[in-house]
Amino acid sequence: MNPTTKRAIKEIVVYALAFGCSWYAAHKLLSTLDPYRQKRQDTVSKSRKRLDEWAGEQVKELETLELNEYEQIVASQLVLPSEIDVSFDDIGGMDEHVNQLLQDVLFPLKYPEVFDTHGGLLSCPKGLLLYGPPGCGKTMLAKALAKQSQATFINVSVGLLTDKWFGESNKLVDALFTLARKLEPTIIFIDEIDTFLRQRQRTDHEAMAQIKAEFMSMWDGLLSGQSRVLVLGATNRPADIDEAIRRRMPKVFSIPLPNAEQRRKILELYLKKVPLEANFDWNGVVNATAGLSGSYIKEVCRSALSVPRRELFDKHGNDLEAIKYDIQSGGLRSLKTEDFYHYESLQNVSGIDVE
Ligand SMILES: Nc1ncnc2c1ncn2[C@@H]1O[C@H](COP(=O)(O)OP(=O)(O)OP(=O)(O)O)[C@@H](O)[C@H]1O
Repeated sequence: MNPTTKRAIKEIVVYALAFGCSWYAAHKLLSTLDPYRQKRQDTVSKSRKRLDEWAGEQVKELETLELNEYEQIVASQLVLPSEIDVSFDDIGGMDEHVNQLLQDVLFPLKYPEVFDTHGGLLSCPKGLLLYGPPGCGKTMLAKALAKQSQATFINVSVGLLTDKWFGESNKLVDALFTLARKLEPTIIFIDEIDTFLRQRQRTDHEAMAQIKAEFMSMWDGLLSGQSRVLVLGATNRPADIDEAIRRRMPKVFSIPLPNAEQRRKILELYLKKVPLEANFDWNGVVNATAGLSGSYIKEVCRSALSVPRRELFDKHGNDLEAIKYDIQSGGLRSLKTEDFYHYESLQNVSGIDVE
C-alpha cells in the first residue's frame, strides 16, 4: 500500500469516528433536552400494535394509512369493537333513546349513501351530547352505539391531550381529528366533556384556552366537510359546557333518572337469570327503587341476592365445595320481595331510609 492510500484510509477512519462521536453526542443531547422522548416512543409502538389489532377486527388494510407521530399517539386511545361488552340489548328502559339513536345517528353514520341527500340535512350530526345524572347509562349508550355501528371508537383521555409529557397539545388535538377522518366512520367520545370544554373563565390557563380554540376550529373543519366523524360528549353538568361547544352539538339527549316503567325494565334485565318466588311483588320493588339510577338498581339486585347467598354460608360455614354443589344444583333459594327491603339492599346503596 502506497503512503497516499494509507493516509487516505487513515483520514476516512478518523472522519468516520468523528462522525460517530458527534452523532452519539447529538443524540444524547436531544434526549436530555426532550426527556419525554422515550415515553412518546413507547406510546407510539403500543399504538402501532393497537392499530394492527384494529385493522384486523375491521378487516381493513393499514399499509395505505400514513400516520404522523401525533396521530400514532392518539391511536393509543382506540377502543376495539371486541373490547366493548355492551350492546343496546343490555340497556334497560331506553327503547325510545335507542330508537332515536339508531335513526338519527347510527344509520346515517353507517350508510351515508342512503342519507347524504336533501342538502345534507338527513346526514349524521357532527356533535351529540348525552346529559343526565350519574349512573343512568350515558356511557353504556355511547359504547353500544360504537359496537353496533362498528364505527371506530376513540375514547379521548383529556389527560393525554393536555399531558405535558407529550407536549404540543395543539398538534395532538389536530391529530385527534385527522386520525378520526382517516379511520372514519369514527365516534370521538369525550366523557365528562364539561371538565375539558367548560365555560371560559378568567382564571383559565392560556394553554387550555388554546387547546379549546384548536378543538373548535378542527371541529368546524368537520362541519363544513363531508366527514363521517361524530363528537359524542357525556356530562352530568350540561350548563358548565362552553356555549360555543354547545352550539356545535345540535343533537342533545337527556338521560334522566329512570321512571317506574324504566325501573321495571332495568330490574327485569338484571333479574332475568334469577329465580324469583311465585308471588314476587314487582310493583313493590319498582316503587322502592324510586329515585335510583340504573347503576344503583343493579347494586340493589346484587345486594338482594346476597341475602340467600349468606344463608348458604350460614348453612355450610365456609365449605366451598358444599356451597358450589348447592348453587349448581339449584339450592340457592328463589329471591323474595323482602330481600329487596333488606337493610343492606336499599339503605346501603342509596341512603334511602327503609325503616
Ligand atoms: N338503563 C340501564 N340499563 C342497564 N344498566 C344500567 C342502566 N343505566 C345504568 N346501568 C348500569 O350502571 C352502570 C353505569 O352506567 P354508565 O356508566 O353508563 O352511567 P353514566 O350515565 O355514564 O354515569 P357517569 O355520569 O357517572 O359516567 C352501567 O355499567 C350499568 O351496569
